[in-house]
Amino acid sequence: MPSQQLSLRQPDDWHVHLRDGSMLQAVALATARQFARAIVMPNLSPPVTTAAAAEAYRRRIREALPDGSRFEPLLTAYLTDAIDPAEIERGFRQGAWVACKLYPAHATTNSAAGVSSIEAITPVFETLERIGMPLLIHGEVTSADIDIFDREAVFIERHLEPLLGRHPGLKVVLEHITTSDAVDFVRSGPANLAATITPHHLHINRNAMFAGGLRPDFYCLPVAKRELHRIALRGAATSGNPKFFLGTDSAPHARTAKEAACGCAGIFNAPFALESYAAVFEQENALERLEAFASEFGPRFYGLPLNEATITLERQPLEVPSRLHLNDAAGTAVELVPFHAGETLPWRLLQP
Ligand SMILES: NC(=O)N[C@@H](CC(=O)O)C(=O)O
Ligand SMILES: [Zn+2]
Ligand SMILES: [Zn+2]
Repeated sequence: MPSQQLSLRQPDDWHVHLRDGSMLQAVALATARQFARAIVMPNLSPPVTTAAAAEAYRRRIREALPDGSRFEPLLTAYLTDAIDPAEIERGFRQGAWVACKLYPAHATTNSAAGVSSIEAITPVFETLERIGMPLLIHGEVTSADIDIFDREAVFIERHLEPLLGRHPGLKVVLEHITTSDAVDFVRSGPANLAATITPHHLHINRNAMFAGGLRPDFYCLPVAKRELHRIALRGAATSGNPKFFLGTDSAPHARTAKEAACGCAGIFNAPFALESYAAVFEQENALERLEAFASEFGPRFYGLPLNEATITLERQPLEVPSRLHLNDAAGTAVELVPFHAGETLPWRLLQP
């Protein structure tokens, strides 16, 4: 039987962590071999809070890729309590960064310098609204009295809805949504509100973290939720609604940092991200909608041109290795566990 192929306009990743230093050198190509562009998260240490730091980071990303790579990193500004709206606007005008990232302080990895009071940085939102610069949000409250599985829904009610009420023209992406509450809120919201959806939240529910023992490789933030939420996310991603688009939230941590008494949050899905999404769209009988989700809705929301290049997926089993040893520039291997470790996926990306 001839193999089936699926050609798509080349996609972009609208939410990824490329890290820095040897981790950046180890993981950058995994993203650049599939995606033309990516929105690169600024939660480095120290975080990317100045246009100069963003330009320097862009150069380090380019240096981590082979000569001739056409991958385009789209950088983001990390909002702090003290960030100067004028610096944000200057960096936006000069092309240093394309969006701002809001981490509530202590919500996730490297967010200690994040925003402690959303209301207190109103001048930042006024600037973003005026210049048309998107605000990307890690939408979780951090109060200890709120159950970890409720943090996204409570954030929407307490912070996001009032924020949109105060700034109706603000372009907002609610990142890596994990609940039916988020799906409903984004779907019924204005056109300037969108959301990214990760492959892992389409594949796993919260049971994955506890299947036969504690499984740190399935721990990320926002944490995976109940099955009913996973089903809602699959419905949103495959619906053809342009408010929902691809953002992997690939968040590599060395294996030793995941498998620890206090393991880091984050799932490294970059190596087989497209194959992971393709499996979901096939299971939902929606392969014809994969291209719009992966390659059209994101650039349209950001006001960027669609990519001209195409990529091809082939319906051939892909065995995902249980471990990856990826080299940094010095040839030292970083050991990482990829999402779908040890599983077989139905589609594989053909290299051009
Ligand atoms: N998603 C995660 O679990 N972790 C991300 C941070 C984030 O996106 O919240 C990371 O930087 O490790
Ligand atoms: Zn996040
Ligand atoms: Zn992230």
